[in-house]
Amino acid sequence: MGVPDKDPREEVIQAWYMDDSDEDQRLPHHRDPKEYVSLDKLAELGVLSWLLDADNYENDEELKKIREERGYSYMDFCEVCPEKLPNYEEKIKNFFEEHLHTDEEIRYCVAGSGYFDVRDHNDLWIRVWVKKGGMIVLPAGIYHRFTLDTDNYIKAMRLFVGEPVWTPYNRPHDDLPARKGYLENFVQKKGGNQAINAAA
Ligand SMILES: CSCCC(=O)/C(O)=C/O
Ligand SMILES: [Fe+2]
Repeated sequence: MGVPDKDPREEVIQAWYMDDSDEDQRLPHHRDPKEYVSLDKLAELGVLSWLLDADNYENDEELKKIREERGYSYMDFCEVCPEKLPNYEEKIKNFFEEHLHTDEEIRYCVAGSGYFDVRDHNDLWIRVWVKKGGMIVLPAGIYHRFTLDTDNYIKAMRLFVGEPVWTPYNRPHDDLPARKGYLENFVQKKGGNQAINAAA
C-alpha cells in the first residue's frame, strides 16, 4: 500500500483549527500541536473548494464550467489593500465581524492570500487559508469572517447568482431562513453540536 496522493487543492487551500489567543488576527493562529482539517471535512460543512489556473482566469474552461453549472452569472473583483479598497480600515473591521449571508459567498483568489474563518459543527473556528488559484464557496447561512494574512494583500474574484447581495448579518441572526436552512442541511443531518441545534 502506497502513501495516498496529496489533494492538489491543498497547494492553495489549507485549513486548521484555531487557537484561542487574542494576538493579531493576521497571524496563522495554529493550535499547539497543529490540527489540520481536510478539504473533505470542509465539504461536510458545505464549504466547497477548487484549484484553478489563476494566470488564465479570463479563458479558463474549468471556471467557465463551474460558473455555468452553478449559475454564477455575476462576476467582479475585490482588491483588499489601502490603496484600492475605499474605507479600507472600516471594511477590514467589518469583514472580521462574525456574520452570515443569505446567499453563497464565492471567492476566487487570483492574487495574494487571505483567511476565511468558518464555524464547524461544534461552533469552533476553522481557519481556511486561500492563496492564488484557490476558489471557495461558503454556503448561505454559515457563520464566518475574513481577514488578510501578514502579507496584507488579496485580489479576489467575487461570483454570484444574479444581482449580488453583499449584506452581512452579524451574529446572532439565527432566525433567518438561510441560517435555519444551513443547520438543516449541514449540521443537524450530520448529528452535529447539540448547542447549535438547540439554539436554532
Ligand atoms: C476577499 S473578499 C472580501 C471579504 C468579503 O467579501 C466577505 O464577505 C467576507 O466575509
Ligand atoms: Fe462574508
